[in-house]
Amino acid sequence: MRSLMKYIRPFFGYIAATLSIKFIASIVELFIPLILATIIDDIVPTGDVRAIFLWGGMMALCAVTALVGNVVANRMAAKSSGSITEHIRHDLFYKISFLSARQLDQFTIPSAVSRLTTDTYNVNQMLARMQRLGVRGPILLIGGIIITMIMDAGLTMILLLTLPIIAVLVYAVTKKGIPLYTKQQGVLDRMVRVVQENITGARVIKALSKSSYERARYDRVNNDLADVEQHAGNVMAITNPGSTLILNLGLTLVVAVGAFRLNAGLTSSGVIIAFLNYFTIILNAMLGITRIFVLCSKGEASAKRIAEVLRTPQDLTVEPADEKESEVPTPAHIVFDHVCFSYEKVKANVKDLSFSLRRGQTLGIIGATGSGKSTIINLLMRFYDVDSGCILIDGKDIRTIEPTALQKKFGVVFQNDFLFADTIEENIRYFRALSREEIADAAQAAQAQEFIDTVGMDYGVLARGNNLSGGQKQRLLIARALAAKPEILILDDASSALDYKTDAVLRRELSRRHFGTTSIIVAQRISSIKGADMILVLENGSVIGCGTHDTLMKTCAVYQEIAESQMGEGAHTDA
Ligand SMILES: Nc1ncnc2c1ncn2[C@@H]1O[C@H](COP(=O)(O)OP(=O)(O)OP(=O)(O)O)[C@@H](O)[C@H]1O
Repeated sequence: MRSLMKYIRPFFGYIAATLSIKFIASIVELFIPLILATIIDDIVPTGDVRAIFLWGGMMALCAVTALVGNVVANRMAAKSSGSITEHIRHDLFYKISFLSARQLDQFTIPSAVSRLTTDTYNVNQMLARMQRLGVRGPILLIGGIIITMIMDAGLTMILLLTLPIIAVLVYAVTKKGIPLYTKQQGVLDRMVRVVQENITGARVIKALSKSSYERARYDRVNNDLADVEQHAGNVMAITNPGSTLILNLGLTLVVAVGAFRLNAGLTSSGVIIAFLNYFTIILNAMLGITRIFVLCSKGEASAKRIAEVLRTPQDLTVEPADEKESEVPTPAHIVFDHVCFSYEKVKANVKDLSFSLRRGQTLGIIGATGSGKSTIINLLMRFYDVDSGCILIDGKDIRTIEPTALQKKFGVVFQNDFLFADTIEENIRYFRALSREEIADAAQAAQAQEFIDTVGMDYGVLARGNNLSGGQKQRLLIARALAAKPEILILDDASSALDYKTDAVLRRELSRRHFGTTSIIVAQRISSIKGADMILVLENGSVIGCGTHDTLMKTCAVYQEIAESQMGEGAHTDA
């Protein structure tokens, strides 16, 4: 909770006002049974109707004041806790969006999602409840005890004996509850992951007839969640009934002793009625306080999970230019200089990679699945930092370039890239200040114009482009990458769904319209990279061949084999 204090501090004044209103409303509420006792014992016996109305009016006024005060304070509590949570969610979202890919791999995306949703909700509930009951509970509890003590100390002692037992019970249960709620959040993360995978992979699951397997997987995590929820619920469930039982036993004792004292003329019926009211108030206050403890257990566990992300130091910092900047001016646009990298620091995923590309040149990358093609893109875009060696753009180490300036250089289509539930036009524009002409131009270059002409730019694309064919999706994604006229164009397996003819026209259009753009094309098809200025052939993270298509056909047996298997004799003709 201390870690979230910086979010609460700006609202101290507002929260103080809320608590003051709660304080006044609770004090006023405390007087209602006392007035009732006075009416029964002192006013009614006089038969003075005017006095009865006057005291009755006072009682009603106290009730209305307490009601209005409580409603206003509850609204204020909802407002401040809502605003505090909004700020926490804002910072958490920003922090998550700035986490490096490696850090996100560690937290996992489902966990990031549940920290942003369930955990912030738990913190919200804790803050709201603490304001609603944090003052009201203790005031009603302590105030009730003081008043009953003044009215009849003997009877109050019976009640007081029960309270330490309840306090010990609440403390013990809460101490056990916090780790259980942390565990519950962990299982919830797993549940989010399974649901996410099921929804995004719905078609694959059906196609592979794995629906029953997935249902069983979901049932398992659902059962785990139910178990841990039940366990936490079982532990926490002792508090309310336990407190109620202890208090009710005390209350029964009070009624019995009260009856004797009434018969003996030691107390009045008004006092007994007021006592019963106060005991109900005290009981509710005590239960309210235990409820705060339960919510605080959850909120505290969630606050810790949120703070864990917020405290995570920035992984990919911008380093001072003079330390890394190349001292020799270079005509090269992109340079990989002896780059080594491993995701898990166990086995190298890219080994001693070096190449250099001039502005406007095209690099093709080919290799077996898992050979490290996308990893090169991940490193160039600085999703991960290299372990050794360096990557330069225009002679500058990418670690010295501001992330936004670096990202602006790229137009990129990733494998299985994302389309949003919006119009075709907005999917290409993607919140950038681009004119309709620029969008149409990009669509034309991406060979998407023909299909867009048939449906219109305002056609509503479904989330993930589910109402488009694979080829149509790829064309829109390529148009999106081209629209801002990037300095570096990256197409990671981006034309695999295009027919050979469209792929060829696309490549021709790219070299014609985007003449100065340096392109990196990751492909499985030789035809997509055949015309590239340089082709890298990868195997297990190492370059086993480098050169033009013609050179590789002579020097790299693996490349030759792939080319011949895909193109037959055509592999030997000029690009
Ligand atoms: N986030 C990650 N964490 C750990 N290992 C990873 C991660 N991403 C990729 N890898 C591993 O790194 C290796 C290279 O992966 P990469 O995605 O670069 O392959 P690729 O050549 O692009 O494959 P494909 O053609 O199938 O897309 C693989 O062994 C893969 O398992």
